[in-house]
Amino acid sequence: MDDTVAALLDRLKTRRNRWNGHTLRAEFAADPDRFDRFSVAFDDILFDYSKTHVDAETLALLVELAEAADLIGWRERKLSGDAINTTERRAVLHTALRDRSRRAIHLGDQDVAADVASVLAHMEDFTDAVRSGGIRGATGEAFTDVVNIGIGGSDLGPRMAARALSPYRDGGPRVHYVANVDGADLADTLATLDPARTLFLIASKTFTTLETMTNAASARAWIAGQLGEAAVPDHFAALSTALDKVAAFGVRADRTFGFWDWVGGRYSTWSAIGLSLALSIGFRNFSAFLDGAADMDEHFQTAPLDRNIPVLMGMIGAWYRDAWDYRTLAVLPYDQRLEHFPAFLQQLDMESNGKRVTRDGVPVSVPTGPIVFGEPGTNGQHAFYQLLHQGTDVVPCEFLVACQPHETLEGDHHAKLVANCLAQAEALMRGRTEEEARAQMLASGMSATEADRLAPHRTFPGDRPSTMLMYRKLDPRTLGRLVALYEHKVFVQGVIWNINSFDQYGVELGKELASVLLGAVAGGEPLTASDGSTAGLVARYRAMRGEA
Ligand SMILES: O=P(O)(O)OC[C@H]1O[C@H](O)[C@H](O)[C@@H](O)[C@@H]1O
Repeated sequence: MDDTVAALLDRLKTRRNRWNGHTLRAEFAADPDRFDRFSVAFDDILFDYSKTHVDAETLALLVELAEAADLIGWRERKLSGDAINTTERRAVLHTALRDRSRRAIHLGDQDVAADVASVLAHMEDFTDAVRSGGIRGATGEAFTDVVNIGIGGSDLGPRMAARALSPYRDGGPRVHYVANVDGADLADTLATLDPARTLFLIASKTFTTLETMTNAASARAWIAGQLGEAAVPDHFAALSTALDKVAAFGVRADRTFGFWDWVGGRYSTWSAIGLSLALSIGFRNFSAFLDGAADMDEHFQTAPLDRNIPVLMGMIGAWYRDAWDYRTLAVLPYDQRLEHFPAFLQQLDMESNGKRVTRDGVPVSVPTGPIVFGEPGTNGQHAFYQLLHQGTDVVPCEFLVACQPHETLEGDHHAKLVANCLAQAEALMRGRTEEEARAQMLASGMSATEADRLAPHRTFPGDRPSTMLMYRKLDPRTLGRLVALYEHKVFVQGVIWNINSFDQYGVELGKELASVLLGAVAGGEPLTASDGSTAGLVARYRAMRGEA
């Protein structure tokens, strides 16, 4: 880490001392303008960070830190197609997938904008034809169901977005997502489907992933078994960078949608990997989703650092991770259709920034990515919020909430949802002192002895930070903005920590060992290099199956 960056991180750690014996609650009481000073709006999205331990001086230090880490330079190098994924020697150009200005980028012989436009045009034609019944299954029936077979980045993004944007389906096919190699995933999905009306999309950047290839082979066998081998080409499409492997599987060229090695798996929803989403909501809505991301790219590119939402989110996260040593991050969408958003963000954030060496391969000197988890509110309130309010670890929280629902139900669902969201953020910040807890119990008629006994249990330490993203409505454009916002946030943090956010070697060791173990698990081959525990478990497994 650069000396200036390290010195700034030290200054931020010292700055934290300002909060010893001082609280956000006191800060709000002393400063009626705190909300205005520490919130920023970008069109329909408001980012409120006034309930974090940021003040003017800290903000200035965070901006200085971003500048010292050369965030502006890295942002430009990324957009220009420099190979900033240094370990894999690849460019990181997912922004080009949604760049309506078609900024000219050439990688060797490749005209990136032209290639993107060509695949998008193919996706549009295919989407329109499937949705209108112009493209049908082998028996002449229109497709009513689409099954995306993929995992990780080839699953989480489109799965999250299709669920988030389900009100925009407008007669489009139902979409299903099968990821797990556990046969339960595919079998349970197939049980609901009519093969004659089902289209499978095999989504895999590499077209080698064990789970996806296993599920694809079984789905292929299912179609061949139900409709005959000749029906297979009519019921499969593929989304991949590995066109030769797609052809070998038997998918027709006109059903193959390509992308490129400069699109990371967890950044690929905007590419051909988004085809299931486009089929679900139609191409016009898919385009609005891309446009929303482009809006956020422009904001990230042009807004001053102290008014730049992804920069602020990234810097505040780094401040809590490094100066406060907070190890986790809860993402709490008060928006049921964002139920897959935390899982999507787990891959985006933890696969990107769960790194222990710098770009130069030396151990990092500060903690990097947090453990991300979350659930939609209000559900989580009835499960793990106890720990958020009274546990011994402080968990910074990111709330998300829409101002307008899609539903027009009787009753006040949305007002209750929003009231709960705001109340949780307020409760985390405000807390309740022991005296307040005792006074409340006495006021309710409780005896002094009982109030004394319960007061410690009913005390909330408070001063627990959260941010709020409040947006007009979860429509395609806004979802595009939100997803791109988080992508940039993760990028900002990677720059601060001087790590490569774009590789994922950490997923490989387990995959390698699984392939070694498969022979022993499935076929009783001798285990040569396993530890005693693993060998014992394999033996037990085989014994339980009567195969020992
Ligand atoms: O799209 P695929 O090549 O099938 O890869 C699917 C996923 O598997 C890998 O293990 C990586 O960890 C993910 O980043 C990737 O998204």
